[in-house]
Amino acid sequence: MQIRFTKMQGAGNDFVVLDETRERLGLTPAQYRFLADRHFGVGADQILTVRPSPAEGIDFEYLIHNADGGQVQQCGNGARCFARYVRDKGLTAKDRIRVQTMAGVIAPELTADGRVTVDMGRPVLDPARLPFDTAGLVPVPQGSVKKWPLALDGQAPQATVMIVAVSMGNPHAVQLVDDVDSAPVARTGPLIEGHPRFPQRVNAGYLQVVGRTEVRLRVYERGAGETLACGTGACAAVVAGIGLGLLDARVDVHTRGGLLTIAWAGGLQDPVFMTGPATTVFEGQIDIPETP
Ligand SMILES: N[C@@H](CCC[C@H](N)C(=O)O)C(=O)O
Repeated sequence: MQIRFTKMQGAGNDFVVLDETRERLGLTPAQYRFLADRHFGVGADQILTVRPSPAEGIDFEYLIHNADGGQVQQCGNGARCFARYVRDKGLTAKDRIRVQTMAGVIAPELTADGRVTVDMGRPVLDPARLPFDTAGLVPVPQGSVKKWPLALDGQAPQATVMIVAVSMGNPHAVQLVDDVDSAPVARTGPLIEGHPRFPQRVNAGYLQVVGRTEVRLRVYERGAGETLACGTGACAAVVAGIGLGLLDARVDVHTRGGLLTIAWAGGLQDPVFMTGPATTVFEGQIDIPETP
């Protein structure tokens, strides 16, 4: 089967975007994996699929598949690229759209400076909702959040890490580190991602606080490995940092792929806003084997 695609990136988190507004492509998990493969396919951290409005008051439906072929609830950098895509393709004339995801409705808005701001909805700090199994764990309260000890299969000093569990629709385990450059992301990222206390796996964030309005962040993503940036990871990290009492309400997040700005008023009823770039890289068509 031959399909058309658009390659996009937001702060270096890269995507293959597919248009299913007219007809369904019916791709299998193996075919999503093929598209994401950097050697045999197009190459991407996630595949984003654009579908027509599923309900009144909603403009589009947005599907997200990780590079491993699994479908997931939310993708922040993808949401910005999604908004840029539907405008550039003439699928809408609106600057602000409402998009249905597996995790709820989000609202991206194209801004005059060429960036995109997304209302990512409310964060959730209840571990059960990630889900995160805390049975038998003793948390350490700090500010308005709890740090949870997570035992890893490794040697000291990294045998146990303290994490803040945050859902932005998708699950995040955020830990504070002194220096993101020397953080053991490649070693502990997979251990946290697949930790048995996270039955649906988890995205592992490594947060370095530079000042009250500036942080550095690396994220080992569920289903994709370390990416150059993770939008929901940036939201979760700032929610954790504000909850811990370390950050102000508007924070610049420096990732390896670029700058994201996150704003959160600090209440569990308050939505998190993310602002950042969204860029088209190239367009193409590719033959997808029936059984890659
Ligand atoms: N890159 C994303 C997150 C994509 C999904 C994530 N890997 C998960 O499995 O939850 C972002 O920008 O938020």
